[in-house]
Amino acid sequence: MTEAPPSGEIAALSQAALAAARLWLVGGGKMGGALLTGWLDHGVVPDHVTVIDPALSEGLGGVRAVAAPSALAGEARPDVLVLAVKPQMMDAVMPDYRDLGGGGTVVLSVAAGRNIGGFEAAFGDGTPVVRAMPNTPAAVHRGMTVACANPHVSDTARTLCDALLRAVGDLAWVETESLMDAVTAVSGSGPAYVFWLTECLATAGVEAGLPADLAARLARATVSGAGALMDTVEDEPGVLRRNVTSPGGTTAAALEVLMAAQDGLSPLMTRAVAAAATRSRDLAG
Ligand SMILES: NC(=O)C1=CN([C@@H]2O[C@H](COP(=O)(O)OP(=O)(O)OC[C@H]3O[C@@H](n4cnc5c(N)ncnc54)[C@H](O)[C@@H]3O)[C@@H](O)[C@H]2O)C=CC1
Ligand SMILES: O=C(O)[C@@H]1CCC=N1
Repeated sequence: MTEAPPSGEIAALSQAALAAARLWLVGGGKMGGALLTGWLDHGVVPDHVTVIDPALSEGLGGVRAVAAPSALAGEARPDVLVLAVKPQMMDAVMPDYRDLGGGGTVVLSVAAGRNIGGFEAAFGDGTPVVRAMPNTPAAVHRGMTVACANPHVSDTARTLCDALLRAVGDLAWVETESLMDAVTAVSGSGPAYVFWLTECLATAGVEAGLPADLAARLARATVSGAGALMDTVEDEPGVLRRNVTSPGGTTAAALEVLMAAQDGLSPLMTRAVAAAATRSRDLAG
């Protein structure tokens, strides 16, 4: 095993990789757009990026957009082909990019469910593939991404993908691809659960007698404030929860409901995450 370079050196390598990277982004929707914002903020050169999306006619974030890959005929192949279309679109989209397979271009997918074997089959033997699962807080550089690479991804390609994904937040690599379904269910979809919690808290506030606008404001500020606290201090979430919970007080009364063994939040969350993971496996195609 070679000795790892010092962290400053890694940062310099990443920065150089981002500045040199040539990217095609297929799908400039919510996730693709969030990734693009992060990349441009972290040193990717706008002229080095092309977005391919039939819904975009005027470019995206100062980057050129084309409706279809036919507009790119004769152009140099990108270092990374980022696939950010809906999983159900993937089979229709991949054949248009088949020529980029076989090496030289890394296929980086953020699609839920779609597995590495499917990309290898579509792009051909030897194609470097990274399957990643980001989440929408990437739009404000607070994303959590988990990624898994096939053996054809070189160290250089991995450094570039690492830098691209880290540009929008935190990143973890896993070696076991089957973990990606549970990852998708926890962090990929997870922001939606938190937003729903916020909506439910506001509704409950109205039921408890608050005006709707005040209830919505309290719920939003409470969830984002709790998130910021969790992010700032080192205490585990359980410690932070206990810090709010006075013995015999109001929080304890609420937690007794939320922690009920049969119909409390924990079994409900377990079922929700299991449903999302099952759906991720179903989307494999
Ligand atoms: N939204 C989220 O929270 C997350 C989404 N993802 C994944 O990201 C992918 C995209 O999801 P969203 O951005 O939410 O969807 P979206 O609907 O916002 O974006 C998809 C984009 O693909 C474009 N598109 C459709 N057909 C195309 C084609 N033939 N060629 C190029 N572009 C085409 C659409 O015009 C649209 O702009 C999905 O595979 C999803 O699983 C992953 C993590 C989180
Ligand atoms: O709902 C979905 O399928 C995508 C993947 C994770 C978040 N959104």
